[in-house]
Amino acid sequence: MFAIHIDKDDNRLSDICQRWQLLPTDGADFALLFEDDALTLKKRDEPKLGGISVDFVSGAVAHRRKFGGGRNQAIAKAVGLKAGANPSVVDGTAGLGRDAFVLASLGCNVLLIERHPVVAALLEDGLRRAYLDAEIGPWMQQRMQLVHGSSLDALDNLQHQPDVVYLDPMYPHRDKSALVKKEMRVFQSLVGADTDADGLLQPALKLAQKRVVVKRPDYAEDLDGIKPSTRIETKKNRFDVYVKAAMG
Ligand SMILES: C[S@@+](CC[C@H](N)C(=O)[O-])C[C@H]1O[C@@H](n2cnc3c(N)ncnc32)[C@H](O)[C@@H]1O
Repeated sequence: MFAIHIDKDDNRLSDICQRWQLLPTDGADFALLFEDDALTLKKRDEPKLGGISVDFVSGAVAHRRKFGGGRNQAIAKAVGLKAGANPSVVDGTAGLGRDAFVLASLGCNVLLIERHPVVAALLEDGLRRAYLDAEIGPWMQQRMQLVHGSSLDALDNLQHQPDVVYLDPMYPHRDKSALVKKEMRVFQSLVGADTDADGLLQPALKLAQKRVVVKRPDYAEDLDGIKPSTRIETKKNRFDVYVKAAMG
């Protein structure tokens, strides 16, 4: 069980601990609290880093939805979005759901799989608020669903085969200080490096009907040492695309 500091008088937080099997612990490294109805994570020994919550309705991801370049974005090309083609996606490393949200806002149905209970709790809370929003709620309810579990097992046990499996495991960061945004530092210290990520490629390749897309920092080696069919480069990242079949 993951230890978390909460205000035990707040029933919403006690319920969240029960639901996600978190262990309420005074003085734990991380705290969960509600800020403006948003479940928020804080690193207690670094209060200046600010909190993390998932907000699809306003803020950075909402801005990107409106002004972020739509289907011309590298991630959209990598996944194979074309006029009239909205591939179904399993995001096997959901994190804070940002990439999944970009794809869903462009029309894809996305199943998000996240194994870390605190990240899953933040994500579910972000989805809860987004589902209630008058503008994005209706299509969010249809297109974004969360599953809690490890993709190392879940990819083998899914009932449906998506067109695309998308993977963005946490890569050990070279730069610990200035360049990593404050918010990302809290997230990284919670989740750590996903050192077992190589094991995701084969189940992903088995499950996807059309392709597997792996997001990597530009300096990272190929996932599981396997060379992709093609790469789409951005400023700091690249999308490695393993093609199984044409998008059609
Ligand atoms: C770099 S983050 C993903 C960020 C995400 N693409 C976004 O846009 O917000 C990686 C996430 O994958 C999760 N993860 C890593 N391995 C996993 C696995 N085998 N099953 C499920 N989740 C996993 C980690 O807990 C972490 O939250």
